Amino acid sequence: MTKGWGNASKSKSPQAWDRRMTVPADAPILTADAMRAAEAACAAAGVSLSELMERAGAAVADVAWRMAAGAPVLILCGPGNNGGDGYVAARLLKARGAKVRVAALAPPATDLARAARAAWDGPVEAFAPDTAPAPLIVDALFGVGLTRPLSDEWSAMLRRFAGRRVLAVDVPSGIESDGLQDWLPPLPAAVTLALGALKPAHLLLPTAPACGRVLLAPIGIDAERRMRTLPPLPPETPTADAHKFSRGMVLVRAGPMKGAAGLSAAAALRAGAGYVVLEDGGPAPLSAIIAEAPAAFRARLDDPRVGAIVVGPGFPAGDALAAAVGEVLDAGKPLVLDAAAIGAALPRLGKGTAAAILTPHEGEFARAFPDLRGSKIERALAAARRAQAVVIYKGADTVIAAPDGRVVAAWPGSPWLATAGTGDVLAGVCGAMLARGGDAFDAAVAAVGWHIARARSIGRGLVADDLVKTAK
Ligand SMILES: NC(=O)C1=CN([C@@H]2O[C@H](COP(=O)(O)OP(=O)(O)OC[C@H]3O[C@@H](n4cnc5c(N)ncnc54)[C@H](OP(=O)(O)O)[C@@H]3O)[C@@H](O)[C@H]2O)[C@@H](O)CC1
Ligand SMILES: [K+]
Repeated sequence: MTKGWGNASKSKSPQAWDRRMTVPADAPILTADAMRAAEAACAAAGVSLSELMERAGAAVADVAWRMAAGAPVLILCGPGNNGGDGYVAARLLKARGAKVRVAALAPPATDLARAARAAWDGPVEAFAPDTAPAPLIVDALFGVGLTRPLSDEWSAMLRRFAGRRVLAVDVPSGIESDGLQDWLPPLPAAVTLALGALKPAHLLLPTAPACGRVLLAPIGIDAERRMRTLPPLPPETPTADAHKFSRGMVLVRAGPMKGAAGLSAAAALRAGAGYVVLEDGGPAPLSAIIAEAPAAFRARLDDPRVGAIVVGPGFPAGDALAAAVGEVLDAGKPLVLDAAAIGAALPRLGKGTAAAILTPHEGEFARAFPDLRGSKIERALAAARRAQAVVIYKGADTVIAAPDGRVVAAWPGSPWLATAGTGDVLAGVCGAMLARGGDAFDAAVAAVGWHIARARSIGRGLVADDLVKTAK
């Protein structure tokens, strides 16, 4: 029933996997409203809401059983259906022979939660400041129905359990699930069991780390897949008849800081482009990069074999950048626009220009789209629609958005990517993926996946050059 458990149950030390932050790959993400719509569609298709709650509670019981490993469990139940899931889990855990206590914050307030409470035949304690803890705490207080921050009193009651192993039902209580608020939960979870779909808050800062390891219980909801987590990297073997131009030709326009463009060019080669030309390069990290003087490079802009042009790395705002961006836009080739090139290109994007991927980090995004509000997912989507381009809104919680509404959230990336030059590498990888032809959003998703996978494989001590220096 539960996806994403992976090797956790095989781990010898529970503490070891408690610290891992992972999310299931290619999993659907739904807002609270979309969740309610999916729930209603289920009901219309003949699956009752009590059946959905039974499935949710069974998934909670299944994970809690494994996490408790025979130790006593305390289930904290809230007034809504999140609490209802808790009562169902309590009943099923008890039937399996687990030692379970239930503590309620308030009486059940929905028909479903009342029915789940009635079916639990054990005692219900009042959740109070002196409630005794247990080795495993199941947090079923509030889920997607949370409408305001938790009171100080309840927060303090939850904080008393800090350091215990915590399984959060759907979201850790206190988190606003759409990622619109930065409310942090008083009791972070080791494991969060997302019901039906992941929620934006599982994947966005500052809330994502408090969710710990996120698992998905599908529970039979037909969740649309417009928004999802990062899919696994597709296999990358070139076709048997490949030649350097068929694998994609990438041009990288250099600015005054030549090392940055060199990194982009090397990254494009390493990510599979067959032929990479760097304008006016300084010392390039790989000798397979074709370095050309500006006049020869400009002549390349009309070459029909060019699959993508990268501009922006190491190129601060100014007249020279504006001219360079103008030239590459005129060339009509797919583009990767990074850093100040984003703002320089924005007025012309979407007006008959070719496909583009924009790769802003937080500061660049704020400069290019200062008026956008909402969650990081909503802002990325609004930017993509406005620019009529794919946006990779970078950060530890990178979000990729397309003008047609597709979104991929790439949490958790690799913290080792938080170092100079990794953004230049990503721009080059985007160039390689875009130069293969095909959909720009898919290219951006593949580039982010490549970047993260490469960083994870290097890990400790990573510098940007390591991402491009060797094939392994
Ligand atoms: N969708 C699905 O498919 C399925 C959903 N399922 C489950 O249902 C969960 C959603 O349930 P839900 O909508 O009943 O909301 P929930 O999170 O329990 O809380 C609502 C209650 O809390 C109250 N309240 C809110 N904030 C508060 C605060 N700060 N402090 C105090 N009170 C506060 C609020 O009261 P009010 O705001 O009206 O005053 C209301 O009484 C979902 O996360 C999942 O676990 C599964 O069972 C099966 C399939
Ligand atoms: K919860």
